[in-house]
Amino acid sequence: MSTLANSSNIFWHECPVGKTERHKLLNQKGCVVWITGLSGSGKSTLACSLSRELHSRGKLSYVLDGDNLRHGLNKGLGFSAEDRTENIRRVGEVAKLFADAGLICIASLISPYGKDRDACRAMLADANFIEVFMNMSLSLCESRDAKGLYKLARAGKIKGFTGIDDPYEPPLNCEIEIQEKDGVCPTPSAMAGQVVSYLEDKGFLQDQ
Ligand SMILES: Nc1ncnc2c1ncn2[C@@H]1O[C@H](COP(=O)(O)OS(=O)(=O)O)[C@@H](OP(=O)(O)O)[C@H]1O
Ligand SMILES: Nc1ncnc2c1ncn2[C@@H]1O[C@H](COP(=O)(O)OP(=O)(O)O)[C@@H](O)[C@H]1O
Repeated sequence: MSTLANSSNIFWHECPVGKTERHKLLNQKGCVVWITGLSGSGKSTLACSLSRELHSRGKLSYVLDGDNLRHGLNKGLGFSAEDRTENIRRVGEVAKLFADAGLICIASLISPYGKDRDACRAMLADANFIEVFMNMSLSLCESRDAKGLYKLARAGKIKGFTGIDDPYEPPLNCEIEIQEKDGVCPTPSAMAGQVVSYLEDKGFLQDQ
């Protein structure tokens, strides 16, 4: 019998301490803030600024950053469509656990494919998945080139780089869009403020 067949003999074990109790303890509601956008669009900057702002308000959050997770949980995954799908799936599952724990989980990954993001959305109650689109032009992202990767991609030294020779599918159904105006991007604290306002309006920053 294969290992896969054995995996059907597993059962869900319910724990007596539930989500509502955790929410009460933390005075907040768990959710996933999923930040998607091109490399250099400001995903990590927003994630950190948002986490800092929430912390200063006494709210517990945790950042799952694509780049960082590729050093551990997702070590060994590359950038083929299949590997990106598996990367997003794993982070979606981890983010779901953090949200269930009562945290405001901030996931920042390029997550270029709509179907992969939608699969993560489907793991949670719809309202608990807040998709934030960093709607920055390729030219702005490329001009930043903080890690020199666009330069390498343009020179053909990195193949399959998102936005250059690999696709990015903009969200069709995002909750929040962060946009540049006339080539100018909002400050990190203004971007974080936009997300905090949304979380506040939707009642995530209190337990009921
Ligand atoms: N081919 C290619 N395409 C895109 N990005 C690349 C590539 N190779 C390396 N990098 C670096 O990996 C970071 C993106 O990792 P993610 O896990 O967020 O990517 S994905 O969601 O699986 O598409 C990305 O980080 P960010 O710049 O923070 O987005 C890059 O630093
Ligand atoms: N709102 C912003 N205003 C000014 N510079 C920014 C802003 N957001 C990001 N940056 C800068 O752009 C570069 C890329 O940002 P980063 O957050 O690393 O993007 P990503 O995580 O999407 O790759 C960094 O040097 C960062 O300091």
